[in-house]
Amino acid sequence: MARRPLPRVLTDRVPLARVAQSVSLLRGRDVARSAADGASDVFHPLITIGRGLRRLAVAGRGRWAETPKEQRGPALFFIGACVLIVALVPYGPLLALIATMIAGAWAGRERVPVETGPSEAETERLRALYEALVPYLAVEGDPSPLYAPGGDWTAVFPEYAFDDGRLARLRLKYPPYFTDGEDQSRVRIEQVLYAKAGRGREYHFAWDELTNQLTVTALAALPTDIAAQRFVTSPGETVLGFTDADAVRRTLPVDGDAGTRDAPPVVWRTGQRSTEPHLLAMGPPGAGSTTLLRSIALQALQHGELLVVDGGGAGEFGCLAGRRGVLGVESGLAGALTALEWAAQETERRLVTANRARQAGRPVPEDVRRPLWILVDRPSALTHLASTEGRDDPQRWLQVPLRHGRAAQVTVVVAEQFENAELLGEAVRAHTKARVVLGSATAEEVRAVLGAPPHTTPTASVPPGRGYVRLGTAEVLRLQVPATPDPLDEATGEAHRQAVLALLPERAAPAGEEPPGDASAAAAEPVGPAPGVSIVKGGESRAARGGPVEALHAEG
Ligand SMILES: Nc1ncnc2c1ncn2[C@@H]1O[C@H](COP(=O)(O)OP(=O)(O)OP(=O)(O)O)[C@@H](O)[C@H]1O
Repeated sequence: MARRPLPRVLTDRVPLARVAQSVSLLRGRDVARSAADGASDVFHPLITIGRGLRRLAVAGRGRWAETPKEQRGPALFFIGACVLIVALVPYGPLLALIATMIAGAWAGRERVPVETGPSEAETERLRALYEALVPYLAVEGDPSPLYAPGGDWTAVFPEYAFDDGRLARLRLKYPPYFTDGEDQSRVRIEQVLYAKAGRGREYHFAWDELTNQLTVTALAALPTDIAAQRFVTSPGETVLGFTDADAVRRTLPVDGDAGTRDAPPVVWRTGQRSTEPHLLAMGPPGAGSTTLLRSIALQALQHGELLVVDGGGAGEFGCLAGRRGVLGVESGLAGALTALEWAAQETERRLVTANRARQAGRPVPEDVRRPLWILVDRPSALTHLASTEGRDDPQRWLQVPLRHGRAAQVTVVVAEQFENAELLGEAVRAHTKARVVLGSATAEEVRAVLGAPPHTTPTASVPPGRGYVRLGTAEVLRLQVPATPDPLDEATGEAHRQAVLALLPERAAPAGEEPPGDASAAAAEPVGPAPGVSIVKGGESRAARGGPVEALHAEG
């Protein structure tokens, strides 16, 4: 069999020798490099100390040159005295040597240069921001304008911070003639800053009219891990949700994904001393207003009684039906009308009873002091139904609880969708001073509901239950409602289901019996008579119990 020739590279002697030569050359270089590395490791402390001593010597020479001639004599004398002392003290020279080495090592350490000032990209960003503000903050004829095309941005941005190249904080000065008291002027500036600072983040705008400065701060998203639980509050306090730590002065211990922590709550106070005794929540469909009502209901049942009118009619309050303290859960028009009519009369009865007790010098009876909550979800659906059937608008019966509920410990909470806002009754609009907007909403929508625009820009993604709240004339706050899903909904996770079930009061009716006012019952069923409460018709009750006019005069 013929042998195959070896490859040329293996037979050719000259290239082989060259390969061997280059291999030994490479190995030699490696050895030299590792020896140099080893030497530099060994001598590194000495090099550092040497560098330090040199720096100290240079610094000493500089100080000596700066010392005035007449002070050099005393300085020399002082140094000489020190040297003498060191020489006379036991181990003095040795200690002095060690101290010198330490000082040399400290002075000779490698210092990482600290980067100061913004990077090139950040400078460009700040300059672009400045130029974008010029048309809004420059006025012709200003002798020393803060803002001018091509002007000095460093003079108007005294403080700024970036994280990952994105603006995290900016303080800017604006001219005194800028109309910072007008919402429209502010909104224009906020929109420019939001567009230029980088969309996709929430920014908070703090206007300081006294010093003509605006501080823009990027906000972290509100945590969404707080679910329904027993909050540590006093009677008359309801946690609507949680907000920014610097927006409220209080914190509550809450259980979240990472264990127990303190979170800043938005606490709504109801009852006789409340300045905003009723609440209206609005938002687009699916924003979480039913969940807010459910969360309020679970807290209200701790100290009071509850009547629920579910205009949506999807049975989302079914878990409350038949529970102790729940007077009824109505979703049909007939049932809602009966229940709300009863609520109006109950408000009147409470006013009369409380008034009589006060006039007689007796304490107000317990059944009048016990808070009564009327939760109405999507009343517009029932209003619409009533108008097509030619019946009474159920919202009509909300007037008395809304007008006089505060004195009678009656609180009304209404949730409605934006698109049906015009179907809300006048009394609901006028008497609900605590306001919540949930879901994605424009600044105009937020302003229309809360009476003031939010001080933050819209979020890129709005989780359910996220929105804004305003209690009376207070500041608009960001809000995240605790997750309180319907435990009867199959889509609800087990942990949340258990959390809600644990907060429900025990059933009022014996097991197996259909509880009164069950949402799953026929729509036209009237509200079930609650323990100790009977539903009476308007005329009779007024005649029998003193009448609303007398009661209102007495209260007023
Ligand atoms: N605060 C929240 N945390 C977590 N999930 C929430 C929260 N609020 C609402 N959700 C979820 O969002 C969905 C819609 O909520 P919900 O039914 O309360 O909204 P809605 O505004 O009442 O809508 P609709 O009017 O269509 O019923 C539900 O799946 C609910 O579990």
